[in-house]
Amino acid sequence: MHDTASGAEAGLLEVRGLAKSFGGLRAIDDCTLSVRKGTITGLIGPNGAGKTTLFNLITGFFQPDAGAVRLDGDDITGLKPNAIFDKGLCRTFQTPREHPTMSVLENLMLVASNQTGEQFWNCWFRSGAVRRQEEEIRAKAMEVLEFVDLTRLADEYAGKLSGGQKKLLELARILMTEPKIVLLDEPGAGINRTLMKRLSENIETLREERGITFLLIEHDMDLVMRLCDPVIVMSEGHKLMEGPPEKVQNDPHVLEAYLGGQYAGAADG
Ligand SMILES: Nc1ncnc2c1ncn2[C@@H]1O[C@H](COP(=O)(O)OP(=O)(O)OP(=O)(O)O)[C@@H](O)[C@H]1O
Repeated sequence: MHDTASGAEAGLLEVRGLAKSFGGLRAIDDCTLSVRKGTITGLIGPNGAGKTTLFNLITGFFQPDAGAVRLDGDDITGLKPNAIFDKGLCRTFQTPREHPTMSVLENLMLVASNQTGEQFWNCWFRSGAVRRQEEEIRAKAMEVLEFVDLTRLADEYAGKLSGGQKKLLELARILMTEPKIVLLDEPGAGINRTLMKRLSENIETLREERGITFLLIEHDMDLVMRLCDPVIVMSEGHKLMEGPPEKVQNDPHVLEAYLGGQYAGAADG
């Protein structure tokens, strides 16, 4: 299969010949793909195609057996997750990872304080400069909460939020930094239509107004069709095809990959 994107310019994110096995299973197998700057690129494929493993490799949570990942021309292969995050490649997880016993606001402030290396939470003496910086971080956190419409929950324990609100909080935490590209792992899973609409509007606004690029894994085809262009289809650990959503949706090879996956799943189960 061929890449339908023009492909002439280098992508913001470039994956080349990536491989990762678990025991005898090749979860990622010679995977090459590219995410162009300023796009909301969808990553779809049947269960077990390797999408989450690919995210884990790109973001440094897994080490690849072979291949390379480049961000904006920089080789980031094998760097630790924090180093990759600091370079502007951020992610969310299928299951949100909030700090449940901290407030929503504190969850956001913690991201910024981790980045500046300040020990806000166990400082005995706070200089004026540190205090001013904390105030700036608080103001930024409130601005971000306003953007994702969680202001009224600023003082609520993060653990008490609904599944959908936790997804918005994950996005908010990322917005405390200056990301170049955001990887979203199933942002639509388990959230109601209203929150889903808000989340997709937020993603579009961030792309348009802040120039943030997105790569998102999603099983909800309505969301993919509405939000993503191009769409990359993964199957058996590598890219099967790439194209505009309507083309991908009607491609017989894509249908075959999904049906094949379902048959294999039925045989396993
Ligand atoms: N840590 C691991 N140890 C062993 N096998 C793993 C591990 N992580 C993933 N796998 C296997 O690698 C393959 C790819 O899994 P992965 O979760 O990346 O697929 P996926 O496309 O994200 O699937 P889904 O859509 O169901 O989330 C699967 O066969 C899975 O069982």
